[in-house]
Formats: sequence, structure tokens, C-alpha cells
Amino acid sequence: QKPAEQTKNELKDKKVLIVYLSRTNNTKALATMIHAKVGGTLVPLELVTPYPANYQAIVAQVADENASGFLPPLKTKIDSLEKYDVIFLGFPTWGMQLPPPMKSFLKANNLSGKTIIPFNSNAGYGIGSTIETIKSLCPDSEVLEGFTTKGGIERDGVLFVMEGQKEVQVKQEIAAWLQKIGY
Ligand SMILES: Cc1cc2nc3c(=O)[nH]c(=O)nc-3n(C[C@H](O)[C@H](O)[C@H](O)COP(=O)(O)O)c2cc1C
Repeated sequence: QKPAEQTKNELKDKKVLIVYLSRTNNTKALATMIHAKVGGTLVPLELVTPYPANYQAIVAQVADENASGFLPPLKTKIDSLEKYDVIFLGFPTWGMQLPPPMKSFLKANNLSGKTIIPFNSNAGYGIGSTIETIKSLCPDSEVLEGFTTKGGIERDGVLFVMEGQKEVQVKQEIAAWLQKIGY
């Protein structure tokens, strides 16, 4: 563990990429808040073949993909990935795992030597195995402490929640977290 001051000096002035996956815009809201604080390039992860709009259908498809190890092809290509030092990775928890498109991204792009900073929203069941998966797919990256918060509960028809008091609260939590990790 490095002293906070040391990390701070290392992180400031580094080139930042913020890549996120979001279906009902909760993780997108976190990405936007982080971008407002640290700047850099903000990129939504998009698939060649989008997931079904129906919740039961996407849950079933993701379960199949997780079971078979299928990596959905991405439409998103990052321009000159090598120029970035710090990669914020945003994703919802899906089936208590890292969503398949994020696995696709990490398999397709070599992030070795870079600093990875995860952020997440979930329905209240937590981040599951997401961080372990990032670490195993990026063994030569430094993975810093991530941010996680409760987002929507699509199963119960609760979609976007990052507004009103929740938005104010999450903005404060993100500011405190960024400061803690060195921004
Ligand atoms: C296919 C699918 C699977 C999900 N699985 C979980 C889960 O295992 N645990 C959990 O807490 N939330 C789960 N959720 C809920 C999302 O993580 C939560 O709604 C999140 O805030 C959505 O982020 P988004 O608005 O950026 O898409 C799931 C949602 C979907 C669509």
C-alpha cells in the first residue's frame, strides 16, 4: 500500500479514459460525475448486437453467456488506448458477475502497466466477483479501490435512480472516494 500523498502525485496530470457499460443509465450517471471531477475521455461500451430490451430475456442471455464464456463483440473501439495511464471501468453487477461486454473489453484490450479504477452500480446485492475477474483479466495492471452504490432494481421496475437526494448523496460519496484514492 502506497502512502496517499505519493499516489496523489502519481495520479494528477495522468491521461484518463472512462469506459462504462450502462443499460438503465445509473452507471452512466456515475461515469458523468467522475468525468466532471477528473476530466479525460468518456466512452460508453456498445455492442455489435444490443441486448434485448426485455428484462427476463437479458437475464437469461447473460446467464447463458456467463456459463459458456461467450464474449459479445463490441462496436466500441478505443482510439490510441496506449496514450492513457488511468482507466476508470464502470459496470453494473449482472448475475453477480462482471457483465460479458466488460469481459470482452478487457480481453480485447491490453491494459498492462495501466492503473484501473472500477466503479459499479447494482440492485443492492453488491459487486459479486467483478473485481476478482478484472484482476485476473488484467494481471499486469494496478487495480485501485473501486466505488460502488445501489442503483436500480430493474426486476421490480425500478430503473433510473440517480436523481434528487440520491444524486446529491452519490456526488458527495464520489468526491470523497476520488480524494481518498488520490484525486
Ligand atoms: C441482466 C441483469 C442482471 C443483473 N444482476 C444483478 C445482480 O446479480 N445483482 C444485483 O445487485 N443487481 C443486478 N442487476 C441490477 C443492476 O445491477 C442495477 O439495476 C444497476 O444499477 C443497473 O445499472 P445501469 O442503470 O447502469 O444499467 C442486474 C441487472 C440486469 C439487467
